[in-house]
Amino acid sequence: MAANSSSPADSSSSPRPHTYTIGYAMLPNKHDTFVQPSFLDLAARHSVRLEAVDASRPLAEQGPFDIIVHKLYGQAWRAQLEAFSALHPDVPVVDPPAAIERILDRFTMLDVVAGLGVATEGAVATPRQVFVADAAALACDDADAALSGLRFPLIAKPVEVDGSAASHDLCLVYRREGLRGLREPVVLQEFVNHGGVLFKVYVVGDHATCVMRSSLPDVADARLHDLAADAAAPFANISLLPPPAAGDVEMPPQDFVNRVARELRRALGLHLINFDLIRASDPDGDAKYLILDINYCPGYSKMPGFEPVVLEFLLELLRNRPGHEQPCPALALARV
Ligand SMILES: Nc1ncnc2c1ncn2[C@@H]1O[C@H](COP(=O)(O)OP(=O)(O)OP(=O)(O)O)[C@@H](O)[C@H]1O
Ligand SMILES: O=P(O)(O)O[C@H]1[C@H](O)[C@@H](O)[C@H](OP(=O)(O)O)[C@@H](OP(=O)(O)O)[C@H]1O
Ligand SMILES: [Mg+2]
Ligand SMILES: [Mg+2]
Repeated sequence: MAANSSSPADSSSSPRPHTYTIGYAMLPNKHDTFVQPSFLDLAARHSVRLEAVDASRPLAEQGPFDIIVHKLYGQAWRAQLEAFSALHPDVPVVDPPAAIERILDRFTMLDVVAGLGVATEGAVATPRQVFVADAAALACDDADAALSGLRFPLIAKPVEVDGSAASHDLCLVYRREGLRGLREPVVLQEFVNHGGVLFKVYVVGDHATCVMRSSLPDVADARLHDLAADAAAPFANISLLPPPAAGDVEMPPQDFVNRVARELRRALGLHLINFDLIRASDPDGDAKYLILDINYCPGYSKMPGFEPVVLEFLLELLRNRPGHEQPCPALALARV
């Protein structure tokens, strides 16, 4: 087990509290919002220090670390983490790269939902979707076969989620002509009317916080047949728009949010995710809520009160490591 070895001799009578080191590896934009001085101060008060990992140097030569938290992409980084884990099997890597990989593909990321208890009970579903490897298939007369019976409007989403701005360039497609020019490989997903309101659920271990965000407005049937209007409309980062007025929207019940969050993160084997939830305006069948998107290690700075929640999660991980002897102080927080 890696432990912090740099503990200078302490001349006072009470033993110096053990300091834990969390190595974090993330792109500068995430780092700037996540690792703010207020978070470093709070962590320091609980004997935790955060240390930036230099991803260009072998991870195994850095540290020692008690936990690694990361959000970087690519095979080279994955190989680094695997080499580190082979050397330090007791140091938690949050989260394991193999589990993250599953949600870096928009076609497979939602597969997990069908197996959740909340889904088998009919409370949650996902939109119908197809994977299109060859956009030419969409331009030909046989496009209906490629669409497997999906109904317009559709949302076109790049398959790969790789942290780039382009991976968030989506397109709302109203009719067939709008499919021309889409860049493959692409996922086509049925757009589901939901009153223009999105619920984003931030999950940190056993803790879930649901916030309301703006979404795309409902699409009326008449819009699909309006040949004078554009056949498709590109969009990106819609959820960064100001949220709707809080009083006008009924939030999903917290018990329900907790349950979906718990089942989802356990099924995925991930601790740090958020997911997008909508309430269908005109549900087809019994499922009222749909999960649209799952993100690994999202922008927690946009989650109200994230700092104590993230710190308590890290402390809990430290407490639960095999063979750890030193008590880590707890923060009092509500749990899922
Ligand atoms: N099937 C759908 N039906 C209705 N609205 C949708 C659907 N898919 C996506 N949206 C809307 O488009 C937004 C962006 O889609 P999505 O979340 O898949 O993209 P993203 O770029 O991965 O977003 P994020 O920034 O959360 O990672 C959603 O938050 C939601 O507002
Ligand atoms: O690094 P990529 O793969 O682009 O991930 C993004 C997620 O997809 C978004 O969901 C995050 O924003 P939200 O916290 O609003 O979901 C967004 O948060 P950020 O912009 O604060 O980092 C990113 O984490
Ligand atoms: Mg999303
Ligand atoms: Mg996403």
